[in-house]
Amino acid sequence: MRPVLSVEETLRLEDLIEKEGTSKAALMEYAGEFLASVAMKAHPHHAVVLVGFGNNGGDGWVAADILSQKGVTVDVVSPIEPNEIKSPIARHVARRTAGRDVNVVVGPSRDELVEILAPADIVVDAILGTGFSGAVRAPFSIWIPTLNEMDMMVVSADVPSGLNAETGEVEGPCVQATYTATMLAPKIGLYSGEGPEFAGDILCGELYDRLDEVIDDVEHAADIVEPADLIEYFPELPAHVNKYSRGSVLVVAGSSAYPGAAIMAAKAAARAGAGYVTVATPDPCANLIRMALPSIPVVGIPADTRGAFGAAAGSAVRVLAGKFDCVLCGPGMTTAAGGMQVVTELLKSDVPLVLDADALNCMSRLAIGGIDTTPDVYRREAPLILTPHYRELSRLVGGEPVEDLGTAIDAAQRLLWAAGSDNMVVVAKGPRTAIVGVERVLLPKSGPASLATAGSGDVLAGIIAGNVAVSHGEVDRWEMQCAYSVAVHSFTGHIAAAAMGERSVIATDLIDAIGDAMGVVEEEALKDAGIELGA
Ligand SMILES: NC(=O)C1=CN([C@@H]2O[C@H](COP(=O)(O)OP(=O)(O)OC[C@H]3O[C@@H](n4cnc5c(N)ncnc54)[C@H](OP(=O)(O)O)[C@@H]3O)[C@@H](O)[C@H]2O)[C@@H](O)CC1
Ligand SMILES: Nc1ncnc2c1ncn2[C@@H]1O[C@H](COP(=O)(O)OP(=O)(O)O)[C@@H](O)[C@H]1O
Ligand SMILES: [K+]
Repeated sequence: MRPVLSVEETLRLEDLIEKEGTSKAALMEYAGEFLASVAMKAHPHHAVVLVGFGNNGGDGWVAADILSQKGVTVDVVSPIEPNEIKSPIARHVARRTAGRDVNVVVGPSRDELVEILAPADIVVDAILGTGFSGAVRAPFSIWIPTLNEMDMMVVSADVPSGLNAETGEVEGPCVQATYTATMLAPKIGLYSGEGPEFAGDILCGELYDRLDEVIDDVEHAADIVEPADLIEYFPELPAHVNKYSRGSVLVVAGSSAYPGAAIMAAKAAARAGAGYVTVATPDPCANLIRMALPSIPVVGIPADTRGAFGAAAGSAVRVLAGKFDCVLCGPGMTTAAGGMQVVTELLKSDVPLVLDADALNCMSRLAIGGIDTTPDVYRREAPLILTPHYRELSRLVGGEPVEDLGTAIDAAQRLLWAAGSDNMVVVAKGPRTAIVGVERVLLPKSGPASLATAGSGDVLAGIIAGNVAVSHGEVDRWEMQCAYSVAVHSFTGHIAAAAMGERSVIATDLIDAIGDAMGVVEEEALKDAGIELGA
């Protein structure tokens, strides 16, 4: 697991490290060394280092000095003279570097900057870091577009300049980095909002040799799930299993309008490894689903006049639910009155429950006014996994905007805290999906944009339900099992894109790739853990 920090958490960590005897000035030296080492990977002959007014600039001044000592021709471009820099530690390293073998240019015009950049084979961007917010002001508002237009190899210090390290927002120009050399721990803004578009490859410099001992003394905005972390979470398939002991899933889904959602979710649960999957669906679409899924039993449930769950559906579904290891409810169900009753009844049951799609929309209707006014809606003894995309999540918290990873994590945490339940997990789905539990936020591997296709969420919900059923109710493992499921779903996106072309992927392609995707996740995990396949 690799921690990701907010700006405040980073500042707290710096203070802690200082208390342990390593000053911020020393950290700046290490940050500069790391930055130079990343730049050196490109074997440059000529580097331009763009520095700002603050400590991010300080990192750049140190890197410039080190690069020149390694024989690289270095130009440092600064908005002010080293003596005028306000931060004492940045001023110190700037004056030191300026007295050495680098060429310092202060306040160039746009044309002069173009001339300075043109002969360089790498640019170090140390203009703005965690102290930046808002829209970039002059002269950087001129420097940054000039740099981006020249399409050069760029290493950004800590974060690309112009990116808000906390939110991932970009309000004006922002450096398009090839690499981001981030210090101590990646900042959450690199993964949120527009962060992924600007950061390039993210490399982290630990800077402090006892980082492992102190990093858990500050909170983590999130933890990146690395391949080896998943090693204990592969669904097992011992020789003595039978179809029931492999895990059973009831998929409560579909309507005459949306039978496909039930088909995809059920098939995905079976492909993910559940031994016995059953669909409970409104009577009028039961036959169609039976024809599409010959290997899966389909139970017809009383319907309303529009082919959605009817008035008697709630009690019928609840009786059925007790027989399964996991119930997935929601895909294609609509939010008609019968569906609302189904959700209400399932919440009262003691079976692990995954709520997706329309079941979540039913939840937001049940908790009118948002979670704060009716937190009891979410309270239940048995575990609850919610899988909302941003719009569904926004509805669940009463309409507050959810637009990026940061706001999604905040909204998911509000749901958890208001519900006050320690057996709830929110899988906040988006371009970067976060798994938000009571004690931690996990960032599993993210998939390609080809996952943004109708029905893709139904497939993920099926994969999650399949894995929950196979795990037989070990609640403390569920967050990681959701992380495993999201990783599998991400790889289905890659595999399907390779087979069909990234623009042509449809949700049913993802289902066919689940088996191979589980194989890839396992292979990567073993490789990351240093375990040789076949050994
Ligand atoms: N974390 C760590 O352990 C370590 C951190 N270190 C490094 O320190 C960095 C943080 O340094 P920092 O706090 O000095 O802030 P930084 O990013 O240089 O920006 C401040 C400057 O930006 C300016 N500015 C602000 N908004 C602006 C705007 N809209 N448009 C234009 N300008 C704007 C602001 O101007 P002011 O508002 O004061 O006029 C001020 O001058 C961090 O990212 C990392 O690289 C390492 O050295 C050591 C280990
Ligand atoms: N741009 C993207 N990059 C990667 N994954 C994405 C992107 N957009 C959406 N996804 C993923 O695709 C899935 C879409 O789910 P959802 O919106 O519920 O689809 P549906 O309701 O049509 O089934 C989620 O798992 C989400 O994380
Ligand atoms: K920067």
